[in-house]
Amino acid sequence: MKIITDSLESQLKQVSQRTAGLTDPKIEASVREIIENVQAKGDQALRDYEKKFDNVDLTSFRLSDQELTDALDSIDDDLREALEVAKANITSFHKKEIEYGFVDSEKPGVMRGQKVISIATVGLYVPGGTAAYPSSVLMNAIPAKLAGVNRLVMVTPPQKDGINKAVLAAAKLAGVDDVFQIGGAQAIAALAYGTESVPRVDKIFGPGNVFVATAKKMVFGQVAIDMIAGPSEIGVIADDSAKPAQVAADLLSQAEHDKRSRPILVTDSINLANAVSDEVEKQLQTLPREEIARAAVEDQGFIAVLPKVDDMFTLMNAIAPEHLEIQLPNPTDYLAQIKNAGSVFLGRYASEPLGDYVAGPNHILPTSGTARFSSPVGVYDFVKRTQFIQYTSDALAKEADYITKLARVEGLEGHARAIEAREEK
Ligand SMILES: NC(=O)c1ccc[n+]([C@@H]2O[C@H](COP(=O)([O-])OP(=O)(O)OC[C@H]3O[C@@H](n4cnc5c(N)ncnc54)[C@H](O)[C@@H]3O)[C@@H](O)[C@H]2O)c1
Ligand SMILES: N[C@H](CO)Cc1c[nH]c[nH+]1
Ligand SMILES: [Zn+2]
Repeated sequence: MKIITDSLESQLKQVSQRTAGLTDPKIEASVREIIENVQAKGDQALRDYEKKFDNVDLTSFRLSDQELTDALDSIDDDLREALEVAKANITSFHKKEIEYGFVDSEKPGVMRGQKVISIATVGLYVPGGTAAYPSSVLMNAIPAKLAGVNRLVMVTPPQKDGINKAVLAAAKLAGVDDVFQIGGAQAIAALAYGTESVPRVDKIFGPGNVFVATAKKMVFGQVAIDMIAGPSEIGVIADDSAKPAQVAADLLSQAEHDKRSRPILVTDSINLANAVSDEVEKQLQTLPREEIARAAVEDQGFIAVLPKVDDMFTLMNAIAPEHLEIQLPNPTDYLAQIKNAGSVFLGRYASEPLGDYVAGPNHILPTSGTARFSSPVGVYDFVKRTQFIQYTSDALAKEADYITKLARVEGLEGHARAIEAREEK
């Protein structure tokens, strides 16, 4: 792994030069055409695209409830138990995120408040192929259900030998209402505009390839979207007290997701840097997804050596990694120094995959530096808020002059008159 010993200033400059671009005019043009065709021709366009891109002839898109039940019954007991444990922990964590709104009636004659309303219909994209993660189905569906979403519609590309059973089992366990076998940009268009078979949703969640991500960007406005998820990232801050084999294993756990994943170690110890670099090479040689992980390590990965602890945090905050492990003695002491990270893993035993599967906090997290301004997926993403106001005649009379004053300053006589129409004569 590349070891960088440059000054903090030079490393910060390198961070700010990295960009996470997602624009390819050719892909944009073909995605635009797919969206327009789905809008115009509905189910027929979905059938045509599924034949073209996935080589599957579909007569219907929706899986029956029996097919989901059969999938759940078909998985082995150990997998069922693991999914159940994950579900219980995700549920107990996300219950704490539920918002109830508030009523404020502190001022006489005035009632004001905020009401939290669940989004009615939500779409969930689950990628096809090897990136079909049952754990991600739980991470989206459980907060949606806790938020009170009425209808949760999952879409996933059809597969020649059937859709991944564990994904369908997770969907059933988490209470997904409908599963449609459609993928790519056409699935996103169907969710955004609706077709004869697929209901139009209010918000679309879930990762996917560049066609899916581009389509999500294009339908934003017609519907809401969760985020544009980039490749997985892990940042580790560690000193000499960390075990090189554990640090290397954690870096590789995210490197194996994608050739563009970013494994990063920041340390104050050149000894640890060298030992981790050696360990990464050793462990890569026996990793089944070696090719993917090696590309990520070699192209995106690096080890930064900075002598001061404060500088290590300054650099990591600038990187704003999706996952951040603190492998220093007394790791909780450093929570206050962390400004930008999707999810933080404190101490030796909080290895990143713990959070991917069973700890309970969400594993759908901001990537590509967006932890500077966004948060993990949570119950709050499946709700919206509205406000309410009620005044008595006396309470309005007390503030009427302020309203008419402000209205007339803004040149809005109609506003002022609406208030004056309430004056008791
Ligand atoms: N960030 C995360 O949490 C996370 C998690 C899982 C997966 N992912 C990402 O999801 C992606 C999965 O990609 P995938 O391709 O395996 O599955 P996918 O479901 O995203 O895309 C498959 C679909 O792409 C469409 N498609 C394929 N070629 C096309 C073409 N030439 N023109 C138009 N459409 C075309 C097809 O309709 C196909 O069904 C990966 O990039 C992976 O990194 C990210
Ligand atoms: N680490 C991924 C998010 O970056 C989530 C995941 C799913 N399965 C395993 N890992
Ligand atoms: Zn992972």
